[in-house]
Amino acid sequence: MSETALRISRAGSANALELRGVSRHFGALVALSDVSITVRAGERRAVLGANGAGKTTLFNAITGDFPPTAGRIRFFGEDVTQLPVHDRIRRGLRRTYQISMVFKGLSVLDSLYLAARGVSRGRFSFIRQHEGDPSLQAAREMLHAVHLDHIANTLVADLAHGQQRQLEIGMALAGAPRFILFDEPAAGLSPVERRELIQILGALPAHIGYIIIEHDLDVALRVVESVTVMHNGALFKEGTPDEIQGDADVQRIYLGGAHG
Ligand SMILES: Nc1ncnc2c1ncn2[C@@H]1O[C@H](COP(=O)(O)OP(=O)(O)OP(=O)(O)O)[C@@H](O)[C@H]1O
Repeated sequence: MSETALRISRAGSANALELRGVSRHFGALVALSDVSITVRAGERRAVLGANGAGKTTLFNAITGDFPPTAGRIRFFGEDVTQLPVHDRIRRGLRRTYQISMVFKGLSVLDSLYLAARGVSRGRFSFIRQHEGDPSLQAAREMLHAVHLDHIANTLVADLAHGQQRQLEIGMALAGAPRFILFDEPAAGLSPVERRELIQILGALPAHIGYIIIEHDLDVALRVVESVTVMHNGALFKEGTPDEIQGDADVQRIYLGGAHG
C-alpha cells in the first residue's frame, strides 16, 4: 500500500467533507455554482483556478464565514450547512487566510499558547503560564511542527514573512484539528521558504486532511494527492496531480496563461 493510501486508510472510512450542489450568490453575482465535492478523511487536495474562479468563496462556504445560498455541506458526516463558524471550529475544522491574521505584539510561543488556550487577545494578559500547563506543552509541539523552535521568544512583528506564514499554520494546529483549509500559504514566500512549507505540510499528523488553494503549482501539486480545478464558480475538473497537469482543457483555462 502506498504511503498516501495508508495515511487515508488510517484516518478512517468517513468522508471529511461532502459538498452537494453548493452555490453562493452575492446579489446578482454567482460566485459559486452547484459545486459537489467529496474529500475523504486524511485526504489532501489542491483547489486550483484563475483569479475569481470561486476558490476563496468555496472556503467561506465550508467555514461558514459566508454560508451557501443553496446546497448542503457535511463535515465528517454531520450536516453543518447552517452551523455558525465557531461550531465548525469546535468540530475540528480550521482555516488559514490569504491575509496575515497574527498579532504583531505577541511572541511566537505566546501566539501559539493563546491559540492552544482558545482565548481572545483581550483576556491574554490575565493568564499566567506555568510549566506543566497542557496548553504550554501543546504550544511547544505546534512550535516544533512549524519549525519555529529557534525563535520561540521573538516578537511576531520581527518575523520574516515566511516565518509569519509558518506561525499561522502552527495556530491552525491548535485544539485537535481534523481538517484544515489553507488559503495560498506560499504567497510571497522565497524559494527556500517554499521548500520549508512543503516539508511542514508533508510532516503534518497523518489523520489531518486539508484543502490547499495555491497558485504556485510547484508547491500545490507536491503536497496533495488530488486536485479540483474551478472555473467561473463551478467545478471544472478533478484528478490526480499528474492527470491535472497533463489535461489539455486545464492547460487551456488555467495552466496555459489564462490565470491573471
Ligand atoms: N463578499 C463578497 N461580496 C461580493 N462579491 C464577492 C465576495 N466574495 C467574493 N466575491 C466575488 O465572487 C467571485 C469569486 O471570488 P473568489 O474570491 O472566491 O475567487 P478566487 O478564486 O478565490 O480568486 P483569487 O485567486 O483572486 O483569490 C469574484 O467575482 C468575487 O469578486
